[in-house]
Amino acid sequence: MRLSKCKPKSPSKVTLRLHSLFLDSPPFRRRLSPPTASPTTTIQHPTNFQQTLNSDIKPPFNSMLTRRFCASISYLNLNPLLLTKKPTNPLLLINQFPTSQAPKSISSMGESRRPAAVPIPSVETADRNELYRALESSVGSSFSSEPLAPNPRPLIIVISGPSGVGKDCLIKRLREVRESIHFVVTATSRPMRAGEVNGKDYFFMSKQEFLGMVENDELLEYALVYGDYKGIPKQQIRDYMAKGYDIVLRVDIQGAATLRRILGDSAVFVFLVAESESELVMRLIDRKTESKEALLVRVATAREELKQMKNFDYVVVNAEGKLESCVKKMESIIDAEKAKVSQRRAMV
Ligand SMILES: Nc1ncnc2c1ncn2[C@@H]1O[C@H](COP(=O)(O)OP(=O)(O)OP(=O)(O)O)[C@@H](O)[C@H]1O
Repeated sequence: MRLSKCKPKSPSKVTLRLHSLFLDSPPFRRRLSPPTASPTTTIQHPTNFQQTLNSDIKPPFNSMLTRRFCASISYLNLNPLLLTKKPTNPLLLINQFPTSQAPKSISSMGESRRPAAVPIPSVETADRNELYRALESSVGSSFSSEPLAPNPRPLIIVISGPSGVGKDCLIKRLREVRESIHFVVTATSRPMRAGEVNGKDYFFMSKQEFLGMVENDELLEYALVYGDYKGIPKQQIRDYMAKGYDIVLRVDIQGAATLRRILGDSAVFVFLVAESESELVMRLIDRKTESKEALLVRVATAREELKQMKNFDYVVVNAEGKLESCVKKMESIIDAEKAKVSQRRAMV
């Protein structure tokens, strides 16, 4: 009968103990034993008995419950039961014995009902393959060669940091050492400069075309920078993620804040810093790309930007002359992210 038809003495909760399990269909008529432990589970009564067993009884028993089997089960606060499941019937059928006849455990069932146990050979003397097969037959199913770890998902990595800290240098090197990275080419309404290549440095377009992309929601994020629009095309990210690439986005601190609002925790946010403020200023001076006014703006802005570090997932130091170790740190972050049990699921 079904569990719902049983009459437990306890009004609502029933504790079950699984003593041992049998495959009950020839040619597999054998005992799956010995159990490593006697799993016990408490269920509400009446309840979906199979669901409770499948979720509460731990491997190796739970995988066996999908097969046709007999199990010796006792209600700790009721009376012992014999369980049978037919492969075509999703419901577990429970035969309730009168208490006087009920088996307390498998040992109290007649010897004639007990299928032959599979002997596991001695680990000292047995052949490796023999032992493997015996273990396989004892747990009741073949050992799978499928990978145990899930396939890592492509990442979206947002790299940001104060001006002159070395973002471009880091990304350039990272792309050299790691082929599976796609650096997103930004769309811009700025006119192309001499030496620049369309599709490599930027996707150059008119203001009208750019605003058309905004209208059609084709940009993940965009900003007006010194009178020119710059934005991140969504389709490019989708295309490369579909091919398994990790996506690297290089944005200023404000852009990172916007992306955090859009992507939340689905992307990895890395804050790049120099080892000290004075080193950062020296690096900007040495680059010789800024006027003295622009230099002043950049160093003042950098001070403010450093306060935003707390909104990032990782901070990476790009110390003077140590670009390689900075690249290695970035690689470690990517590797660690890919080894996470619960991986980020970036969607754009
Ligand atoms: N580890 C390092 N040691 C010494 N110099 C470095 C290091 N990393 C980068 N640089 C130098 O610092 C300068 C700034 O680097 P880069 O242009 O990559 O910075 P950035 O963060 O992209 O700047 P911006 O945001 O202004 O574009 C460059 O001259 C670069 O060669």
